[in-house]
Amino acid sequence: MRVIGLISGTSVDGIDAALVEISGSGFDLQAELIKGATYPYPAALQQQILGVGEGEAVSMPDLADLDDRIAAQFAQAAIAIQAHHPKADLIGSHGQTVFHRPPDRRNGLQLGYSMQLGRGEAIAHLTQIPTVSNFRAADIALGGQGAPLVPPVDAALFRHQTYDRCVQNIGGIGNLTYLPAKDSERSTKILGWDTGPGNMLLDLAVQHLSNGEKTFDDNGAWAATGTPDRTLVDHWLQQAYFQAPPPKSTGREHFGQAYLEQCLLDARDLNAADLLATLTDLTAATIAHSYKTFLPRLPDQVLICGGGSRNAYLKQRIQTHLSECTVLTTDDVGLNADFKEAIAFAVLAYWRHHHFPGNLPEVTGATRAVFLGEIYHVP
Ligand SMILES: Nc1ncnc2c1ncn2[C@@H]1O[C@H](COP(=O)(O)OP(=O)(O)OP(=O)(O)O)[C@@H](O)[C@H]1O
Ligand SMILES: CC(=O)N[C@H]1[C@@H]2OC[C@@H](O2)[C@@H](O)[C@@H]1O[C@H](C)C(=O)O
Repeated sequence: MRVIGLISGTSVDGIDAALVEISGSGFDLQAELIKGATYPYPAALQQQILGVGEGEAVSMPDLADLDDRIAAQFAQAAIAIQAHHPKADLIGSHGQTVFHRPPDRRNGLQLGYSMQLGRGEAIAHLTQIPTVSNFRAADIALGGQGAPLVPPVDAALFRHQTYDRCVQNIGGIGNLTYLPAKDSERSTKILGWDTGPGNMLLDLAVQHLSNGEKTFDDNGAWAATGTPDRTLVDHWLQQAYFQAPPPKSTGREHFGQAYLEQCLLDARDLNAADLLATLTDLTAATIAHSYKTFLPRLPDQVLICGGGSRNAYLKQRIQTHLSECTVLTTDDVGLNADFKEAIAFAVLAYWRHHHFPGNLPEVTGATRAVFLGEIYHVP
C-alpha cells in the first residue's frame, strides 16, 4: 500500500512529507521510503504558528482560518510528494502541534489536551485521498499522554536481534524509544518518553544571539567554538521535568521562549559561544540523564534521528555523556534520519486502516491499546 506520511514538528521548520510503500501487518512490516521532502511554511504562517505555540491569544475565527491554512499547506505537500508517482492510497497526517498539556492528576486534570492543526477532512477534500489525522486524541481519552506515538513504529523498524537499542529523536523536543534486543533474556519491555528540549532552545538562542540573522546552529559549528558550563548544566538537570519518572511528554509550553529567558539570566556571565555550547550540552545531558535514571540498563547502540542528527557538536556531546554506548544515526542502519517521523505517521495510518492499535500503553500511560486517528474518506 502506498501511504503518504506528513508532519510538522515542534521546530515549525516546515512540513516533512514521506511517500512510503508499506506491506506486512502489525509489527511485522516493511516500510520503504520512495521519496522524502520538506516543504517550508511561508514565513508569515510560520511566525503565526510560533506565536500561537508560545501562548499568544487568538480569536476563534482566526483559529479556524489558521487551521485551514495549515491544512492547505499539508495538502499541497501531499500533492507535491506524489507528483510523477501513482496516486497514493492513504495519507497519515500528524498536523501541527500548537498546544500540548499532558494529564496532571495531582492538580485535578484527569485528561491531557493536545491540539494539532490542519484538519484531516480538509486534507482529504483537497487531495482526494483518504486521510487519517488527530492521532493523539484516542490515547489521551484513555488517560494517556498522547505522546510520544512513534515508539511502536520504532519497534517495528529498528528492533535488533542481539543489540539493545535506543532510537533518539532530536527535533524541537527530544524523545527516545528503548528497544531491548529480541533475544534478551532480561526485560523485553519497550519504553519511551520525551527527554526534554531537543533543538528548540538552540534555535531560539541562535536567533537571539544573531539578531535574527540565523535560525539554527548549522552542524553545531558556533557551539563547537565554545565550552559548556558543566556547573550550570548540572544545576538545570535538577529541574522537575528531568527528575520526573515517565510517562512524560512536553513541548514549547515548557521549553520555549520563557524557558530560554530564564537560561539567559542564569548564564548571563557566559559569552555567546559558551552559552550555545552550554545549551547544546544541556540537550545531550538530559538525554544521558534520562537513560541512566529511567532505563533498566544502557543500550548498546543509540540511533539518532531528526534535525539534531545533523549537528555534529551535539552528537559528540551525547557520545561524551554516553561513553558506554555507540552513538550512530538511523541513516547508519538504513533509515533516513530526516524523514523517520513522517514515515512513522504513514505507518500509523496504515495500522489504523488495518485496525491495528497504534499506541503503547506502557509508553503513554493510557489504560489500554487503542486505534489511533480518525479516518476521513474522500468527500
Ligand atoms: N544541519 C543542521 N545542523 C544543526 N541543526 C540542524 C541541522 N538541520 C536541522 N537542524 C535542527 O533540526 C531542527 C529541525 O528538526 P526536526 O525537523 O527533526 O524537528 P521537528 O520535527 O520540528 O521537531 P519534533 O520532533 O520535536 O516534533 C531545526 O530547527 C534545527 O535546529
Ligand atoms: C505533542 C507533540 O506534538 N509532541 C511531539 C514533540 O516532538 C517530539 C516529541 O515532542 C514527541 O513527543 C512528539 O512527536 C513525535 C512525533 C511522537 O509523538 O512520537
